[in-house]
Amino acid sequence: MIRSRLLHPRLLSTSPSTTSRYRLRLSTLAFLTTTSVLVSSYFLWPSKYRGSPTFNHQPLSPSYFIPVTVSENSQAGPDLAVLTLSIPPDSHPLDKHTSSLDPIWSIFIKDDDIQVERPYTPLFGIGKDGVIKLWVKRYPRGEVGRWLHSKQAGDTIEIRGPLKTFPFHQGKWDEVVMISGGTGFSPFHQLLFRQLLRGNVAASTRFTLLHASRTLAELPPLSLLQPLIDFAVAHPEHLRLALFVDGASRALAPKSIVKHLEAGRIDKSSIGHTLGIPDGAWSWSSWISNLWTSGQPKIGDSDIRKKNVLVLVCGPEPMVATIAGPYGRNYSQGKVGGVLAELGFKAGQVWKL
Ligand SMILES: Cc1cc2nc3c(=O)[nH]c(=O)nc-3n(C[C@H](O)[C@H](O)[C@H](O)COP(=O)(O)OP(=O)(O)OC[C@H]3O[C@@H](n4cnc5c(N)ncnc54)[C@H](O)[C@@H]3O)c2cc1C
Repeated sequence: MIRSRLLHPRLLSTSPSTTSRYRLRLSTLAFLTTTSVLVSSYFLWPSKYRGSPTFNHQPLSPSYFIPVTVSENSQAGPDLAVLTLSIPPDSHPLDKHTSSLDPIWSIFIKDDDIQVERPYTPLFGIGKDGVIKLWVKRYPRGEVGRWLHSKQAGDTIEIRGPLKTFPFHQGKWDEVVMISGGTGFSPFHQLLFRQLLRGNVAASTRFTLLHASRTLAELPPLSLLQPLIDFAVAHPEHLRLALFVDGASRALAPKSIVKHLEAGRIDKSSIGHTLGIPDGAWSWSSWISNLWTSGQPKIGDSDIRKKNVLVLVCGPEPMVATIAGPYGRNYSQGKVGGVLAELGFKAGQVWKL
């Protein structure tokens, strides 16, 4: 019965053009079936890592992995480590002056055990000697963080990059505000190190860093913080720095950071206070002072929100959502929300890393 139904059209079709059209359709169908089987098996068949390949003796590149040596793994807080990676001389980037190495960029590290890759941010960019330093957090069930913490001096891992996290253009902004939590500090350290500490800053730009860690021990290592603190003290017109620690006791904090330490989290009032944004509360004294100063330059003239300002936010997702509003679909920027929206910052002024 089935057979006769399948054969039926064929028996009826007598003209040659109908036969060739039928053959064409059949071969198209066969081609599409084969292609879709091949494509789906490529994605679904359980097999080895199918991402970028690995090449030895090739320059660092975003499109393939190169092997590098872990030259040091030192503990830098609870569940925190600073990893030093050495890129072999024949894999040093070919053009060190390329804009791809301008801040802010990251690298992908491949976990060989489970064949996945995760991005990490070189704290200083890449040194002349091909050295990269990373500040890496280990989460209790986090795969790559735990794997990286287990690496010892002499081990080999695979990296690819640089991949741009945010294209910073020198001289484009008058005010650059950075708000970070945990290892979200790393991209801002890279930016400040390359721009400020190496003297590349435009005279008109002022940076402000508000960083939060859960405990004093989880603050970025002092070796990273101290040069920033020293710079902020010497050049307050170029760098303001505020460190926030939940329930921090100043008595236990290292002496050099006490002046910059606040107890608690980064919130609306601490951002407003650090950036000199008036809280908008009405009072008789401000009303009288406004009357008195009418006709003279207003406080709004120095209002950071009316300047050429960029606010960068980087940290755990709940923190980013609270400060700047949640990410959109597929980690797109989404709307400016949270505390920054309440403070009057607009789209185009805020970027979630
Ligand atoms: C551009 C970019 C740069 C980055 N740079 C750094 C860096 O310099 N140093 C660094 O340590 N990390 C950095 N990260 C984060 C890093 O890529 C990984 O997401 C992180 O290390 C967790 O990966 P994992 O494989 O260890 O954990 P996963 O296996 O992905 O996650 C396992 C568990 O850990 C939890 N978890 C994962 N990430 C977080 C988080 N951020 N906060 C709270 N819980 C979390 C998950 O909820 C889950 O329960 C960066 C991320 C991006 C996008």
